[in-house]
Amino acid sequence: MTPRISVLGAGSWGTALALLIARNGVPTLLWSHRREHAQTMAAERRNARYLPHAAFPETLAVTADLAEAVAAAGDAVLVAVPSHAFRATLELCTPHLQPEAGLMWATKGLDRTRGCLLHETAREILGPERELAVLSGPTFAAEVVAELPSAITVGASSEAFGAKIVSWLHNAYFRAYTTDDLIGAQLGGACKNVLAIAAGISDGLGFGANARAALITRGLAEMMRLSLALGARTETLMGLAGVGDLVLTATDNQSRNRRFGLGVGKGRPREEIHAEIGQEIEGILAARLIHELAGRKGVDMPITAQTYRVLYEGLPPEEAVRNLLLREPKPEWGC
Ligand SMILES: NC(=O)C1=CN([C@@H]2O[C@H](COP(=O)(O)OP(=O)(O)OC[C@H]3O[C@@H](n4cnc5c(N)ncnc54)[C@H](OP(=O)(O)O)[C@@H]3O)[C@@H](O)[C@H]2O)C=CC1
Ligand SMILES: O=C(CO)COP(=O)(O)O
Repeated sequence: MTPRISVLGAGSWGTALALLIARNGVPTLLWSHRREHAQTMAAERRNARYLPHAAFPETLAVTADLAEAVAAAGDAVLVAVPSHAFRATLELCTPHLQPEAGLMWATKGLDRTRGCLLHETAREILGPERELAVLSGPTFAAEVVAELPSAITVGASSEAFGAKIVSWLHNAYFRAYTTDDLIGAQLGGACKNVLAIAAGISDGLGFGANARAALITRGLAEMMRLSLALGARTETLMGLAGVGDLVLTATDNQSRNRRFGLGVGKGRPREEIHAEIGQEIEGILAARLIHELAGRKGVDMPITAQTYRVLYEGLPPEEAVRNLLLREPKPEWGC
């Protein structure tokens, strides 16, 4: 089997996407950075650590060799590592990429080193010609693997590349929409993780449904302010990658970011919450990077700022909420 697509990162989302594409009949190769994990997956034909109930189809192969995975991918490489590993993974990939292979990523976050968006990192490392695309939207891995209905936004550098990606992803339970707004698709996915932590904190403190709805709505307002300042379009943030993913992760306890916030709001030790979740919590790094980016761009993001202060400066969550509520009254829109 000659793989057409290689998925880099064998956590819950990389494995779920590899399964989706392979189940659609596209030969796919899944790379894990840990040799032992790759060997176990290859032997058991499933990813016991992250998605134990999903058997791998014949169209899905596994490797621990990054050069092999990248060189083998005739159509595209799909990066699904956490954002802190995105730049390093791309740098390792570059020498092995086939000339016509496009680069997709499903990572939600910013570049830890430069604080920039991931398409800027990809352009810097891969040059101006390479086809790029980001997958973003309300998609819990476990539900996609269980073949429950889901929809996603594909932000692609060209219509042709977007259409190819849709042909790999789309099926009766997974609907893929395209856009050329990579900035909006990425910022929706990065900002909502911070806002999901904030919503979790509010619920952990015992605040009610009113507070959660206010946080989601005003969180959307600040997500949109930042995104528009960086060149995104309103409709992207009003779509799956913005409001869709924000509602999903701020309200459902499958979200690791929300669960982390719940623990913080209840005053539990951070290490204990981390250990219990045992997976990536992207909103922690994103809270710092988005707070700094908003500062550089002069964009007001009060919920992100207070979440940053709770996570990085030891501000008690109750005080963060008071700070938000006691801000000067202002019109709902336009300031
Ligand atoms: N899970 C989901 O439902 C969704 C996740 N996402 C996004 O997908 C991205 C990946 O998250 P997700 O799969 O959920 O996270 P998980 O915590 O489930 O898995 C992360 C994976 O990345 C691996 N990893 C860690 N560091 C590196 C590295 N330096 N190089 C290569 N691999 C590394 C981990 O390996 P190890 O096992 O050794 O720790 C693990 O396999 C995140 O940006 C997330 O926001 C987007 C949509 C849905
Ligand atoms: O991005 C996700 C769903 O769209 C996953 O959210 P969490 O990382 O908060 O679990």
